[in-house]
Amino acid sequence: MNTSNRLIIFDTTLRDGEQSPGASMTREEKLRIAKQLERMKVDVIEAGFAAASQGDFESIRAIAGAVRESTICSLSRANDRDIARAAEALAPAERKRIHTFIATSPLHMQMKLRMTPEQVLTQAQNAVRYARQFTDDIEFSPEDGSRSDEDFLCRVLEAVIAEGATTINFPDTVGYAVPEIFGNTIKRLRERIPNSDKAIWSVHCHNDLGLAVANSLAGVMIGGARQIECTVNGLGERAGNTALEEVVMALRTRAAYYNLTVGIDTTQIVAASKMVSQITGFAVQPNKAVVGANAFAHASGIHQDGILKARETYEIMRAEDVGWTANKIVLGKLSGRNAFKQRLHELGIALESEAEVNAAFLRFKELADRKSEIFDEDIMALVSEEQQAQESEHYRFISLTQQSTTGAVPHARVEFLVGGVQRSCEGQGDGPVDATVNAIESAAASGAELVLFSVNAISTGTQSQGEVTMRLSRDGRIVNGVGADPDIIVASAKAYLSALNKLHAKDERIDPQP
Ligand SMILES: CC(=O)SCCNC(=O)CCNC(=O)[C@H](O)C(C)(C)COP(=O)(O)OP(=O)(O)OC[C@H]1O[C@@H](n2cnc3c(N)ncnc32)[C@H](O)[C@@H]1OP(=O)(O)O
Ligand SMILES: CC(C)C(=O)C(=O)O
Repeated sequence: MNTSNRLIIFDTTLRDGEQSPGASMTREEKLRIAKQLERMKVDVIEAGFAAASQGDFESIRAIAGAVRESTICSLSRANDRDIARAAEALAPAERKRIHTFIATSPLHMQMKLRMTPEQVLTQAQNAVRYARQFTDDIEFSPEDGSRSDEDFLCRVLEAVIAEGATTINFPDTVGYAVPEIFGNTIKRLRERIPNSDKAIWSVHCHNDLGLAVANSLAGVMIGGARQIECTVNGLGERAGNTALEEVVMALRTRAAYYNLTVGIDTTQIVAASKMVSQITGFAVQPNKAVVGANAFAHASGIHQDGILKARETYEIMRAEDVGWTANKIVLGKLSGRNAFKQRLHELGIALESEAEVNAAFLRFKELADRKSEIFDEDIMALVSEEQQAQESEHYRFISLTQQSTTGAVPHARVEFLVGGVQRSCEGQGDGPVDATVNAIESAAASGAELVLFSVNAISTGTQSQGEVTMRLSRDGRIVNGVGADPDIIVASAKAYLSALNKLHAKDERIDPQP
């Protein structure tokens, strides 16, 4: 099955990506990302781990009901309960895949699973056999594959293919692999396993040594894998996973060498990257390949001279091909609805209804009154704020007055709505943001701990909007709130209230009000 030159792109931003500490996403956020992945024409979306929580189950079910063009997948351990839960969550999907896994390395079997190799083999077979009752699209992963014994892998993988696994995913769970060894291991496994051609082989690499993309490509070129598992911005457990944008653009830019095709609409990459970054609060470093702000920027004279004469002198890809828009129309306070809608379209932002477009347009006009030029990042921030506001509006920012004078203790007064009732509160603190948060807490009394505070300028120049991420933790729950405004203290207040809204929404799900 590896003779085809079509490569399957399997995105696991919503599952492995969410395993990054602090990247937990709400159902609505996952749905927005899933729709963007569908627009980008990702072949398979791993939407979550249905047995992990009621919230994850509901997210997968919502995505399975809303996404039509991509296969929807849920991860499950190799046991009946997890598999049945995955099948139930995936039920509304047009195309569904159950991904079941069990560790095969001596270390994991002995120390973690406390099972003998024979027990693991039997459990893997049983899991695949059971999963086949629900769909004929079954993926199996031998977790910690790159540290597993090859003879044992041959036995397990041959057995699960015989039970009906249609994709064999070879994971480098701890990012230990190096390209040549990784690629050759997959090659040998495919040669040694008699029924290996009955499955599509896949790679799932982690970036602990910064080799995830290189290992994935070696798995494809040397090993003959035809599916790559990856995440937007390389989000994922520990140092992350193979970055979708990097692996896809490597295949495309060096097409003559790889001679493989992918179905991805690369012009949706930057929009996906910005959406994931905004929702998770994980900023993209400026020098990040493909999606970093500097990926197509040139500061030195010799380079600028070359670019002006012929772009190819210093650019191996075209910025437009990955979705960086060349701003031909400058949006500002005199722009109309049509130009605004066109820009939303270019940014891959599909608002559901005319009412949503109108609400976003109103916020755009408000912002344009305070800021002379509106950049794409501003629009993405305001649409994201609008969507967050619709998700839960228990707390809503109204206004802020803040005073800081050198040598004096900063003071803030914040007005906001709590369940529709206007509250006005004051606070002091070590700095203006601290004073603002203290003011809000004096009325909200959430008891949450602030575990991350980050500020990003979302466009260029001192008139840029500040985008603030506040991560709150309470009773083991972690949420991210994001707020944007040209005034970073206001952006901080909005981010804090947005995080409180998410905690409130989680409380409501557990203990709904009558
Ligand atoms: C490499 C990866 O990325 S794998 C995916 C990792 N992702 C996650 O773990 C996120 C979702 N996980 C969860 O929500 C929880 O861990 C759950 C719901 C799956 C399980 O929760 P709990 O029942 O409380 O178990 P807990 O997480 O403490 O321990 C895991 C158990 O599963 C067992 N287990 C681990 N992997 C597997 C597997 N692939 N198949 C079967 N059992 C497994 C462990 O041996 C352990 O069993 P034990 O309780 O008998 O010791
Ligand atoms: C479940 C498997 C594929 C995984 O995430 C890993 O091994 O890293």
